[in-house]
Amino acid sequence: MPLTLQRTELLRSRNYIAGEWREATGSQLDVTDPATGALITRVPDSGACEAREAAEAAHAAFATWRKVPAKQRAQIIKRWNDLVLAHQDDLGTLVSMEQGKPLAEGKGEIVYAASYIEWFAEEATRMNGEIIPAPVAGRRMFAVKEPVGVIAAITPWNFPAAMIARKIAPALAAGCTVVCKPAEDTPLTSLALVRLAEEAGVPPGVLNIVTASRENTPEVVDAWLDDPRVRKITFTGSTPVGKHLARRSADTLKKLSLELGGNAPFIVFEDADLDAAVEGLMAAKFRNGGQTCVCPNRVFVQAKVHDTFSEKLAARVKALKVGPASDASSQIGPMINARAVEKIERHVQDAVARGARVLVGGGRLPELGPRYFAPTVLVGADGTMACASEETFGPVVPLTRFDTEAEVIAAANDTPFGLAAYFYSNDIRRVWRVADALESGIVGINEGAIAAEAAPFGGVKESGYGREGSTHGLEDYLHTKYVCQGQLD
Ligand SMILES: NC(=O)C1=CN([C@@H]2O[C@H](COP(=O)(O)OP(=O)(O)OC[C@H]3O[C@@H](n4cnc5c(N)ncnc54)[C@H](O)[C@@H]3O)[C@@H](O)[C@H]2O)C=CC1
Ligand SMILES: O=C(O)[C@H](O)CS(=O)(=O)O
Repeated sequence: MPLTLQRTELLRSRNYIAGEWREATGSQLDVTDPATGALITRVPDSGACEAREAAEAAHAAFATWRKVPAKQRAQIIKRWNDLVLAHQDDLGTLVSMEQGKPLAEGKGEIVYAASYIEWFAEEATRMNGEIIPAPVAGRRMFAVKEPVGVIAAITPWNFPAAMIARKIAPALAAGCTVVCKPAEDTPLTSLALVRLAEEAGVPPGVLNIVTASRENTPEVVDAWLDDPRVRKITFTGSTPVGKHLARRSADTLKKLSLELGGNAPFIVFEDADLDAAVEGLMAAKFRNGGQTCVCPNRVFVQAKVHDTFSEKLAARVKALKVGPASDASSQIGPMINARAVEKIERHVQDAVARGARVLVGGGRLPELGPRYFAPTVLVGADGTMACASEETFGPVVPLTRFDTEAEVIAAANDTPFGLAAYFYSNDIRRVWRVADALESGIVGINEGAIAAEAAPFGGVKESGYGREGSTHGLEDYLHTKYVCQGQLD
């Protein structure tokens, strides 16, 4: 069944700057369906000019928006949340249309995105400061929370709704204003979300969105990086780009939130509930076809249970239905672009060339289209393989056998990344030893589905810094100002 919108005007093709939907002044960027390659629509392929106009609008709006009472900001954000949920079907269809994930996942992502919007509508009214007991007489001392200012949000293609929602919502809640640049592969969901924010009453200039091709994106973002009025960069994407943003923003010392790449280990100990571990791995690995930064990239199974586990897993992976989002029974969609499929194929071929064996899948599915890759299970994987050091970002599970706890902790931590880690064990002493030893920002214990708006989401090491969601997520958009009043005795 073709993917269509009820409210067709949510399919938008213009930038939104200073409260105006503006046509492209130059070239345009094709947005295509990854399942078929068909053109969906065209959006502006913007450059430094549009970027500067957006930054100017956000800077001008900040003086007023920061003074809007927190409760009023909260009410506007809550209205935005209600509109997003009221348009769940259309927004979910847009996600699946441009990103390719199965429709059920696309619609599910809208609920997930809205959970962040609702969360920060509530957090907006709890930006309490502190009254500090003065160490000397005659003084009053306060710690006051203030908005950082103009925020630049650069977002990835894998969760086109959730990633931008969990950046815009806390920014608006804190009293900041925003310029954002969505991923070139998936701009449409972001444009629709901004339209609904406008409808909810977000004033002109407070929220601005600019679309650009991969080639022109550096021109847009560098204009914000060099602009002293932009006070913070919040980015979700690859570690190389995250490092570029950190280096380039140093000249104006911007605040940074970087949610970058991962290389999550998934460890199954011999004392684990194997059926639960299989289900946990299926949930964590095959969500969005493996295109998430927290999906298990390396799977370690203790020798005694390796063969039983791999057989159980193989049966589940074999049963996965691959297909376009227009087929409601699809569970694994196409990969986002040709580059992604080439990387996945390279990882599988490299692993096999180094001794791994394909238990399930192992290659493309040309009969479905050029962007499809079969859900794959490899056995005999090891740390010498590309899939052990690089994020595959696809539906591939490389299984590595291990003997001892010490050995697997060392292997799990042997990576520059540290975003998520998972392990299954029913030994309570082992649970706390391993949870303490794993070098990651997120640890799932006997649980594969860890994402939630109430949780502080973020990494350590080269997976970045800053936290999104939870009460910590608002802090990244605030300064703490110390106010001291004397001569009061
Ligand atoms: N942490 C996460 O959730 C994500 C991690 N990734 C990782 O990144 C790899 C590559 O995926 P991509 O989509 O290519 O990620 P990417 O990091 O290249 O793109 C993410 C965002 O950064 C922008 N960007 C790209 N180059 C830029 C530059 N020079 N200056 C400013 N902005 C720039 C893109 O336009 C997009 O909006 C994936 O295979 C995965 O390993 C990708 C997406 C999400
Ligand atoms: O970037 C991602 O892959 C997401 O952060 C994963 S999650 O937060 O949606 O789990």
